[in-house]
Amino acid sequence: MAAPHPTTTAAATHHHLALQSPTPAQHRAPSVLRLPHHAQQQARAQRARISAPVAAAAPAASTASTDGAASGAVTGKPTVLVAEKLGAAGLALLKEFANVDCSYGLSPEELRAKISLCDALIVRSGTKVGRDVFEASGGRLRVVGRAGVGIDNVDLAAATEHGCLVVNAPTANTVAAAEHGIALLTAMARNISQADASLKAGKWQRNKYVGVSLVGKTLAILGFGKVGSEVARRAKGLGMHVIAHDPYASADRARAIGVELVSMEEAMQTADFISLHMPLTPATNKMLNDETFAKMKKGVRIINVARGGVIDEDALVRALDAGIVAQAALDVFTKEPPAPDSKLVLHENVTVTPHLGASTVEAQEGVAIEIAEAVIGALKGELAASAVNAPMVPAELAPFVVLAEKLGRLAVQLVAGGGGIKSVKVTYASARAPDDLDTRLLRAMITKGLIEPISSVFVNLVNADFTAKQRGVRITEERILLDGSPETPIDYIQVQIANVESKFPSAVSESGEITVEGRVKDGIPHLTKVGAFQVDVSLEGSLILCRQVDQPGMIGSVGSVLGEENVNVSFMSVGRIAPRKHAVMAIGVDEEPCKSTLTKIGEIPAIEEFVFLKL
Ligand SMILES: NC(=O)C1=CN([C@@H]2O[C@H](COP(=O)(O)OP(=O)(O)OC[C@H]3O[C@@H](n4cnc5c(N)ncnc54)[C@H](O)[C@@H]3O)[C@@H](O)[C@H]2O)C=CC1
Ligand SMILES: O=C(O)C(=O)COP(=O)(O)O
Repeated sequence: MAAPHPTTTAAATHHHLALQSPTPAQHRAPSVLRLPHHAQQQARAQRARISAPVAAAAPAASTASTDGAASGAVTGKPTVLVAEKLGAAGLALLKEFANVDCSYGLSPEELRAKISLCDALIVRSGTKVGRDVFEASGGRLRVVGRAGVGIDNVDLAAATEHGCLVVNAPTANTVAAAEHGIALLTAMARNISQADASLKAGKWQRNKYVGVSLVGKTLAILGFGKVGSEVARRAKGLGMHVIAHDPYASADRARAIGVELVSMEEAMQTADFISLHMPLTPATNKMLNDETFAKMKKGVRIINVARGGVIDEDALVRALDAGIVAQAALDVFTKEPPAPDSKLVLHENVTVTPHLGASTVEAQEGVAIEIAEAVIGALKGELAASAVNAPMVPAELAPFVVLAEKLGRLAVQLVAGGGGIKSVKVTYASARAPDDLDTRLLRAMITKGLIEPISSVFVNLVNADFTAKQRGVRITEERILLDGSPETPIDYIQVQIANVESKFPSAVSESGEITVEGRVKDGIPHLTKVGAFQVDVSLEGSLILCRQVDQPGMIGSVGSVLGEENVNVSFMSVGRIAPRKHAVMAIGVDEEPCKSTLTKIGEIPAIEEFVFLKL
């Protein structure tokens, strides 16, 4: 009664790293990152920074109304809910892969009602994806795609707790946002919108709408990221003197564009124009407030195409009324749409647009394609380049990810009773400098291996740390810095579980922890140490560990029991401390032996302990 081993293979096409889909909880298989050899080499050569995979959605039968399918639900395909208008090219890509439900303008109640039927959700800035949405999804929602940059409308903590990956489209609307910033800057300086409204109202007010020149004026850019840098380039083209404040930007990058990085104080004191380009975070919330306005040069002009929340809007109205701020040009508001009687919007010195920064034909097509590819990739289990709430890792770590999960899975199965784990130590031996080795993905996969066999929780990269913490498992990491070439990211990984008994006492090291250690050889993970015993078995299929008296004929005895039961042995390795004393034999098997076969192995006289482990 040989049962198939639980590992299934995800085909990896091109050089994509594919993570196999977890099937529904009751017959869940372990996630395995599979990488064909040629792909490993390419991946190594590429050293592309790509983000960690998230377990793919299990496409369940869809009952949502879809326009991707000819007649409603299509079984077997994932369902993607597109909740805000998305460019046609992106929709076409999505429809090739999924049932696509385009439902724009849903109320929060309608969104909550639909979401439990969806594997992925795509939004722009107009949909709030709060904790209530993740809770209402009942665990089905695996990916939220933000078709744009700012993810302040998505509750990332709730997404992470629910194991849901959040991806965005970080590049396709950069130029559109920068161009809109420049459009607002110039329109504000020359009173374009006010003069336009005046003329349309039948007035001819040439003296009222005298503007200010830009050439030679100082523009301070707050937030020197993608959009900020593009605004800087364009403003320099207009002859402005551009400075920037960004605590995280590199001075070299700024210098290359001819921009000087300055302190916030200096930016406030010297700028004639201030343009905002930072994300909305707790740290940037109301960054411009009464105190900062008081430090600004009288008559300063402010442009905001970032997020409304970075300005205290009441303070801005006060600063406008006091003449500290001469004019403001705003594309974004704390509450969108703002109240019709908003003093700020109606202020005569304020120019407004309804969050149009990303709204060009070109940007919307680009964003739609960018997000469709990211969501499809994530649903397939590929590594998503724009994951917001999962660790970023180099592709070269892919085989170590497989090793990490398998070591976790082995270690936990060696614990007697299968529970009560409190303290796990992971050691990475590497010639890489610690800064050059991001282990978050590895830690997540070890956690997945440790927790999934003993619980009903589904662990993925997104929720691993949270799940470990919630279960009271403390995972500490240690580095051993080796001499040698840093070409290989890791020499070996060791996983130790402290303060537990083992059902295979030989797995307990001299210092008292269950210890397993592994390496990657030719792209394949190997188990290389159990307790104090050196072994060498490729971690594929399942594993039998036996402790025996080291004597001739042992391999034959165990091999023939397995052979009689038609269990195929893929490899054997014997590790011993000294000849003719005790040895540990590791036997890889393709099929799971039945109980009677395992009993027969246990009855071989020289076998002192043994354990069967699923990988
Ligand atoms: N109005 C619109 O339609 C659009 C708005 N945006 C918004 O523009 C903003 C920037 O987008 P990107 O340039 O793509 O992002 P980015 O991530 O490339 O740049 C943001 C920069 O802000 C910096 N920053 C963070 N905290 C800061 C602080 N306290 N002070 C100064 N700088 C700080 C970061 O170091 C980073 O360099 C985001 O808020 C985004 O949502 C982006 C596209 C369209
Ligand atoms: O990308 C961003 O951050 C934006 O603000 C664009 O928002 P939108 O997609 O136009 O709702």
